Amino acid sequence: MDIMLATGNKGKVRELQEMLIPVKNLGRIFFIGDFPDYPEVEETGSTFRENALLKAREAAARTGLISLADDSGLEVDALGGEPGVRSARFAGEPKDDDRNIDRLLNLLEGIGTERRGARFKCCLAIVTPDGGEYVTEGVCEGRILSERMGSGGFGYDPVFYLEKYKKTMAELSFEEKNRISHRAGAFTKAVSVLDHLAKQS
Ligand SMILES: O=c1nc[nH]c2c1ncn2[C@H]1C[C@H](O)[C@@H](COP(=O)(O)OP(=O)(O)OP(=O)(O)O)O1
Ligand SMILES: [Mg+2]
Repeated sequence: MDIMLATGNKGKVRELQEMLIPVKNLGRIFFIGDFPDYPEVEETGSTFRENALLKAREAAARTGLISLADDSGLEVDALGGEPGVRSARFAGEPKDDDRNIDRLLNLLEGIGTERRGARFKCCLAIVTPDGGEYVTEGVCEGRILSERMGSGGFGYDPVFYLEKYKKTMAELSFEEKNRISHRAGAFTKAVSVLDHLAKQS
């Protein structure tokens, strides 16, 4: 079974590619770059779930392949759950991880440790060309530091601290992040869907 990875985010591509390795009966993985003029799908949904579905539906319709899309982001308690679905463009256009972190740290300036709770959420949508739709979710709890630590990962990883590991997400190894992240949580639940689809094809 071939699959289309419907994300323009290189960090996600790397992680999802790694998670797909153990999936049985997987054929070729296609990427947005394999399709000239692939559009950036507007994320008009108000939830991760809606946006993941928008991206996966567009990919399945364009490519005729079983398509996997990821919509994810950061919810910060002290900001009432912001940036949430707006995480990628928190500091405006064009989307920029470094400016997003700067904005987040500025907004949280002066806020104490106990009020810096946050979580990463990931919604994975799998859409088949004949209209089958499957969605899974994963969550990872942590808190926002007041400065960056570590150079791994992408996005908000350098400021997202995991109490259990006493490290930021950016200080974990690639393998560790891929075992414990919100994306890993959502992907683990999607494996049975992928197995099921592979058997059908
Ligand atoms: O593991 C993660 N570690 C750190 N930050 C993360 C992670 N996962 C999502 N994030 C942040 C990055 C971005 O600010 C937003 C995702 O936005 P989101 O629209 O889903 O992705 P995107 O626009 O980069 O690529 P695409 O829509 O093509 O999949 O949440
Ligand atoms: Mg996006």
